[in-house]
Amino acid sequence: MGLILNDTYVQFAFGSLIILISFILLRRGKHLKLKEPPLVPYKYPIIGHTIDYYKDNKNFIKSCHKEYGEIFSLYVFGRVITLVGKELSSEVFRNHKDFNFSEATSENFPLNNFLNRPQKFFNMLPKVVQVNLSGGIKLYTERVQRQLIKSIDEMIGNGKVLEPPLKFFQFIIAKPIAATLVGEELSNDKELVKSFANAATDFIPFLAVPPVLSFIHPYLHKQLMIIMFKYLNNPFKIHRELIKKKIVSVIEKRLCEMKKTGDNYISPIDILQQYIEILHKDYTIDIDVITDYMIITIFASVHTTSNFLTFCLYELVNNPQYHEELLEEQEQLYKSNENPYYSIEQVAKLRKLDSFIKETMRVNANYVSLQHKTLSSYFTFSNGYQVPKGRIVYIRTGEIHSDKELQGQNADEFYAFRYLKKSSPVTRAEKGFLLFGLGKHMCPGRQFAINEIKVALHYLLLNYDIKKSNSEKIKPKIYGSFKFPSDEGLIFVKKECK
Ligand code: HEM
Repeated sequence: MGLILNDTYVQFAFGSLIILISFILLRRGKHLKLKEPPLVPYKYPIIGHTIDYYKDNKNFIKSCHKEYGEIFSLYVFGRVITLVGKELSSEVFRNHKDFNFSEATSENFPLNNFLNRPQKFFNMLPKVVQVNLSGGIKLYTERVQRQLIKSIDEMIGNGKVLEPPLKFFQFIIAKPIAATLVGEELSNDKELVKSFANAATDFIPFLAVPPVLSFIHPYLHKQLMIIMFKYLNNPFKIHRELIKKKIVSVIEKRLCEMKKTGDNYISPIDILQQYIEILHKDYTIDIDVITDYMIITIFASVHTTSNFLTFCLYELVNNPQYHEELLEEQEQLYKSNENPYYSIEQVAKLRKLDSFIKETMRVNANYVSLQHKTLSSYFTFSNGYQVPKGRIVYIRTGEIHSDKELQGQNADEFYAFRYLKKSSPVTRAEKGFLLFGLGKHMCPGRQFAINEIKVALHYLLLNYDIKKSNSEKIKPKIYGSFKFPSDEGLIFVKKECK
């Protein structure tokens, strides 16, 4: 009886709490009278546009755009979201004090809460990546090639069917990233590289929980994720502990050397050393803080890079008409090289490969992405429409990436050398290519990522005939507005030794 009573009380208290929170949150933002973008009408209260948005995102968004124009709002999973296209997207990127990407991302993926850190914990990362990783790319070029060759050899060797390929490419990409982040010695530790490869994807079960509570209020779903993360058995915690255990002795040894040798200390070249130098006080450091910086750097780098390397290989087997020309470019570089590894300038000469990667990214971008949270009390777009504080504004990336005015008449086709004549490398900031965002917060790791993808494709093209098992085009997996590489196997046949 006591138990039933307790249960009833708990349910009552929880229910009241939900109503109270929803009431408070719904009331907020109702004080301002704004000229909001048109809210597309919907049939079912509470559910709003959720089903249409997830069932056939591409066509649903297309039809809304056709009917309501450049800016409109939808009601999805309990909240109003606003979507902009090619005319207004640059206003979102340009006004970085009014809109913020990481604040919006943390609503669906609260990594800061998972790690128990304030949101501003992440502020240091972009500069470290910009200055030390992309800025210092020359220092890492040789190391990345050495480790990539080793990991390709380990994972594919004399030939193999990779199924699903992404799992293999996560490992292939994780090893050179580990060599760059924590040094080459640690990148030989298979256990550590495994954690680098899997730390981000092991979050997927948490992200895949249907956000049913969001129908009451998105805040409740976020809290549920945080509670699940904290109290459920969670592989991510195992990766974090392992990474911490592996780097702690290296950090202690380096701090001891730094103290002993003072100005004569020769700093090892890796990102771990940068974090040590920024964070240590009198040669002591909070190991948990540096572990979490390492974790967020891994999160930003490994999955994104391996995902697009996988997309590139699917586009390669889907478009065999480009094989010969691409291979020719790789062979030319290979034959002209007198050193064991290429310089960054030599890699930059792979212009056909660069264009191929950019085209792959163009056609495989999510339909809707780059969510930005409105930070100011409201924002007025140049066409007069206004959005209130807290509103998440999304960019219709797919539409921009297939816009005929921006991409040319054959925008619906895969044309590998689209960017060759335009002299428009994949890392360049431009309105019609948003894979890395735009403006102040544009991805600072893009030079590093593209260099790694390019070098990986170069070695794969030189050493393997890459095929698919049937003649059908392999399509990406689509969930709502997101595109993921297919799971279909790719066949790697080792070429005769040169
Ligand atoms: C193909 C691989 C990658 C893709 C597609 C990608 C994409 C993106 C995108 C779309 C953003 C948001 C930009 C915006 O707010 O406008 C971003 C931000 C960021 N990326 Fe990347 N990224 C990749 C690789 C990397 C790598 C290798 C690193 C290195 C650690 C990295 C570090 C970061 C950081 C630190 C930010 C936050 C920038 C800021 O808030 O100022 N990314 N990335």
